[in-house]
Amino acid sequence: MIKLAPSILASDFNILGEQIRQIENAKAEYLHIDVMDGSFVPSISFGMPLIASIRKNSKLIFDVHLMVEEPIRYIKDFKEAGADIITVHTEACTHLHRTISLIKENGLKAGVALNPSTPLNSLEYIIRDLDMVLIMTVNPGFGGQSLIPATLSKIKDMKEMAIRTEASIDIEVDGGIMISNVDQVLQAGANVIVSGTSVFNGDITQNIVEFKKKFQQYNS
Ligand SMILES: O=C(CO)[C@@H](O)[C@H](O)COP(=O)(O)O
Repeated sequence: MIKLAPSILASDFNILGEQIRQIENAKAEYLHIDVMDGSFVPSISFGMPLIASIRKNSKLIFDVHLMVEEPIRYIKDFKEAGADIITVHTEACTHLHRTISLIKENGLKAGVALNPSTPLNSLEYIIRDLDMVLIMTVNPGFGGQSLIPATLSKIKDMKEMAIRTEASIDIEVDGGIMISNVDQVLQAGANVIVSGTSVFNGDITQNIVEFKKKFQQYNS
């Protein structure tokens, strides 16, 4: 099943609670939460206190994307704040296997994200331990960028790798995804679609309806 993960990086923080309610009512599957540390990526976004606060009023699956150096230091904190899925960057982890093991020991689903230039073979020995791989379709750090076309063949290669290794994983894609290009990532093999700008700009409910219409043919 194809899942939509609206990224709150593009939300209006002044009315964040209300916008999350709209997302929940429109039946998006995940809430994508981008945590940025100002070191692994240039920007700083938000952290555990915000997640703990929105957790109180939402039953959505919290899909937390840590753009943070050595995220192993914070896994327990993000679990306590309310994360359901934690995705870490392979480029940010000295000990990726240990980091993934810690996420799983905390009872959470574990994902690994790859920057656009990072090859898939960095996953070869860990793929069977993962619930999700996040293929970044832009360089992480900012919303509102354009999808990098070369990442489409990477998604295809990722799908082939998952089949070859018999790994039962979700393939999430993130960055520059909108109604007009979502078919391309779905055809390439993605099944979890992150979108910020294209969900939050304009009518959130209607935007989610449009994404879901696109998903229908891939769900049947
Ligand atoms: O992780 C990131 C950016 O680093 C993304 O989650 C963006 O927030 C997606 O936003 P759009 O490209 O859809 O505006």
